[in-house]
Amino acid sequence: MTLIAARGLGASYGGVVALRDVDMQIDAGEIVTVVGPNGSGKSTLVRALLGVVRPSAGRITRRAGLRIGYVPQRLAVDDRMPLSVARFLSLPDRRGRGEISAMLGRVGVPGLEGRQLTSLSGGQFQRVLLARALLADPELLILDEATQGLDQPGTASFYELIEDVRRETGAGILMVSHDLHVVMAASDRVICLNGHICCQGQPHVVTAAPEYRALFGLGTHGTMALYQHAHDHDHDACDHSHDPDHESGHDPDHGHAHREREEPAHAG
Ligand SMILES: Nc1ncnc2c1ncn2[C@@H]1O[C@H](COP(=O)(O)OP(=O)(O)OP(=O)(O)O)[C@@H](O)[C@H]1O
Repeated sequence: MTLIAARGLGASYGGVVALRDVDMQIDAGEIVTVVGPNGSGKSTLVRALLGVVRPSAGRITRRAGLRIGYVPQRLAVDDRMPLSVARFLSLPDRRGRGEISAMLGRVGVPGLEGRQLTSLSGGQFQRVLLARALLADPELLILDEATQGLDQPGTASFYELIEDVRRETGAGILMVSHDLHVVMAASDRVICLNGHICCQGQPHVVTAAPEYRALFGLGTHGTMALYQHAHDHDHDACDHSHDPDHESGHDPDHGHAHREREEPAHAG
């Protein structure tokens, strides 16, 4: 079941084109991750899906009544303003103590209710943000670089938590991330963005794509270790053409792409 879809999506800020011709969708129960260099339009895509940025072209369709939970990259909290975790989790919708305690336990930070938001560690804070998003019982959970600032174990356990959420709720999950090797392990599908969609598909297909390698190089050992050269995957997921008519994936001409992926020697 498709939760949200973008077709021919474009977005601009004044004269700056941030996104063009983006086709993508997220289905219930899948984890999709957007990767791309700085300024490649990842946050713009998220904001467009959330309805905060108006598309300059194309359209976004959401399932009727879709409940979206959002975990931002960061949240500026004024440290002169006292705000407890419990109070924060009751904004904007009032939540009962029991519900709040249960949710904090679920995201792995039980007992933080009375703590000041500004006193939390980075990892605790991100989990509280996740708790807040989950309290809305989302069908689609969107996380924009939610593990920024977390150490490696913190990042890994955060992603494990996301996987649990998907399993327990069946929600669709869209993540933006720079943690390439974790992304590759944790995602069902990866969208590689650079103003437009360079390629998308299963992680091992995307990591083998020349467009991905051109953007991220070959030195991401964790990522490349996950590259499996096998013919068990769907070759139609990646666009290897720079023909602007075909830059959003699903290029019907796969002969060229197939050859390139069949030669892992190119990986060096
Ligand atoms: N509010 C804004 N006003 C003007 N230009 C903007 C605005 N927000 C983003 N941009 C521009 O749009 C482009 C895409 O930015 P965006 O933040 O979506 O990229 P990103 O991939 O999320 O980057 P990063 O990885 O650095 O967070 C960039 O060229 C950026 O400078």
